[in-house]
Amino acid sequence: MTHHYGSKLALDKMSWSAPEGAITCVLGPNGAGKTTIMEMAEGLRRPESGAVRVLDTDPWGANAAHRRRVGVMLQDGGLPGSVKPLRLLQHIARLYDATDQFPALVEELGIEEFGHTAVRRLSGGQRQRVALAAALIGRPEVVFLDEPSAGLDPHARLDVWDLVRRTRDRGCCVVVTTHSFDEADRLADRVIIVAAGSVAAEGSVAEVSGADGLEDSYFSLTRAAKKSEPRK
Ligand SMILES: Nc1ncnc2c1ncn2[C@@H]1O[C@H](COP(=O)(O)OP(=O)(O)OP(=O)(O)O)[C@@H](O)[C@H]1O
Repeated sequence: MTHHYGSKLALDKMSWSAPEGAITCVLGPNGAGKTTIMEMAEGLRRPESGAVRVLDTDPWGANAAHRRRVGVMLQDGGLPGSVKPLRLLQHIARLYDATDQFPALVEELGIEEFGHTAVRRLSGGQRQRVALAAALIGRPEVVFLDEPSAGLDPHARLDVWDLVRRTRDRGCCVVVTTHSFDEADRLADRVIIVAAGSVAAEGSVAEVSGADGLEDSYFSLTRAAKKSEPRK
């Protein structure tokens, strides 16, 4: 896909795929195009040229039947501030006809302890957990998670990783954007490094890491892309 914002080239023929039953981690510097491409895959933004397919469907204008198969956790949560987490998750579970899954998710993510506090009064990490639960209700076949463990304490991060792995193990296609090498190393089956609107590397963690490790490989790939800027 290619996409401009005004004269700014945000995506420069970016192309990648994410298989089912695997966790694909997308890494890249600020401004590399990660959010733009996620929004396109979620059906929130339409590419200027090129095509995106999720479950063989163009997400732009996709119907309710498609959307219920896809879970989304946005970076800023996208949660209503005045609602209490348990009420919100109950509401979403009813929309998906999935009230049976709701107690397990609440327990796994430790939401009960702050379940009756309005979302706007929660800490960043607590909000992340509610947003993740909301994305996973309804057992989606594909989930897009934008920095799911950002701001979480170490225990909560492990719980989130376990839950993400279990989601993969039931066959889901999981796409995670992250700035954490640790997260990518521990979670990813596949890694995609994006830089300056293009894919700089794609493959298994071992393939992308090479002999130098993921962090070094990331720095050399993203530095090379930075040198070839400015782009129009
Ligand atoms: N609505 C917009 N209007 C103008 N420029 C935009 C807009 N959204 C994104 N951009 C620009 O497009 C480029 C890609 O942005 P994008 O948000 O996709 O990057 P990102 O990889 O998600 O960054 P981050 O890691 O900071 O979340 C950046 O240069 C950004 O400034």
